[in-house]
Amino acid sequence: MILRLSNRACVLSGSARLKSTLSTFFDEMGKAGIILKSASTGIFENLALEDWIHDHVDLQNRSMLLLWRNCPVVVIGRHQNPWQECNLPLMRRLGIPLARRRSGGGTVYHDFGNINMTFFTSKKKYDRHRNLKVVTGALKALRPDLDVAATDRFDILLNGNHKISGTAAKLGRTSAYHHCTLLCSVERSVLSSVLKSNASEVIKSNATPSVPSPVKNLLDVDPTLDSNIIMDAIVSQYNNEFGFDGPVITVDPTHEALMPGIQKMAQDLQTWDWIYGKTPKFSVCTSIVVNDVNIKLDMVIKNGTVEQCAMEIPEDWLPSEMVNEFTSALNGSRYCSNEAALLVAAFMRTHSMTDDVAEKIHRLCAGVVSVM
Ligand SMILES: Nc1ncnc2c1ncn2[C@@H]1O[C@H](COP(=O)(O)OC(=O)CCCC[C@@H]2CCSS2)[C@@H](O)[C@H]1O
Repeated sequence: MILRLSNRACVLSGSARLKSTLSTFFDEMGKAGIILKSASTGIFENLALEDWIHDHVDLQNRSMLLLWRNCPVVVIGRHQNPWQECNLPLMRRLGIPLARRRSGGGTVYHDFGNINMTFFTSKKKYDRHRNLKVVTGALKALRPDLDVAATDRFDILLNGNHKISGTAAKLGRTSAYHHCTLLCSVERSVLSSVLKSNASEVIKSNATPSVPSPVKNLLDVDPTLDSNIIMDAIVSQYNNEFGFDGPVITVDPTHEALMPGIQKMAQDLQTWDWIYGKTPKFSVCTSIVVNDVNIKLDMVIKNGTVEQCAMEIPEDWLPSEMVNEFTSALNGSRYCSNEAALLVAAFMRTHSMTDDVAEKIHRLCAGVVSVM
């Protein structure tokens, strides 16, 4: 199964004949500590790799570190509301996808200038302080003058005031993982603009809120660093801290034969029902001004779907019968701009109305869609 083994690195690849899955391969290796690097930059493949390892690898007698990077993406926590956390219309324009991870915590932006690390252990050995010590120790080993320290909430701060790393975790019955980011050279203007919600003021919910902080890239303070040097330093520090001596194994998370079931795991993470539908119930309460008329809009959204919708519209502006039909058409639909647009198009086709009324319905819809 090992295709290439050079010094301290090896690559697991699909073209080799497989005798075992990744978990039995690790059992045969017999190492207490294993370091993996993902060959993918796709968020859904990488989150699926985490899930697969968590569910299938024996972590009772072994610890693992997975290093990975992604193309631009916004990653929300398990119990968050994406409409409250990020600017979805802007992300659609920029072609930046949204992912929901299985761990809790807040929303972060990833691109190739951000390193992710996942520390897998048994639940007993789960120790976020020690893992973050690996990261700060690696940075200090590279540049002794860097002022980097972990906080009580498991962020890592640079110079005591700028966040360079955020943490989240998933604790299973017997195994656990702690994953964290490290800002090396991300596009900071993109990070701040996509993490600014266009709808947070009109949403009420009990979803986990993010804790925004000023952020900095490590390369802004030391341009001689780069992500590969930093990843190498983290590998050495992990081996030193835990007394391991494993090579770095590159693994391709699309490799179904090596990790049976992993493709389904990646597909599940990409469904609308997981990304948006898992949002805790919330309400939207806003006013839209159309032709100087103030329209009050109230919606309750459950499982990402409009459960209740009410509009207060003056009778002389739009007949209440039309308003009722329009709001009932929205009921039961996904809280999603594409679906709302399709729904309005169908509504227009199936209801006869004057041009004036059609224009008003269009504007009403634009107002509703602007908060989606
Ligand atoms: N990439 C990255 N790294 C560090 N901090 C970030 C990043 N992106 C945004 N932020 C800042 O953190 C807050 C949110 O902080 P908050 O503390 O609310 O959330 C987190 O830190 C979650 C970290 C999740 C790590 C996982 C590891 C693998 S998949 S994602 C945000 O508003 C920004 O100010």
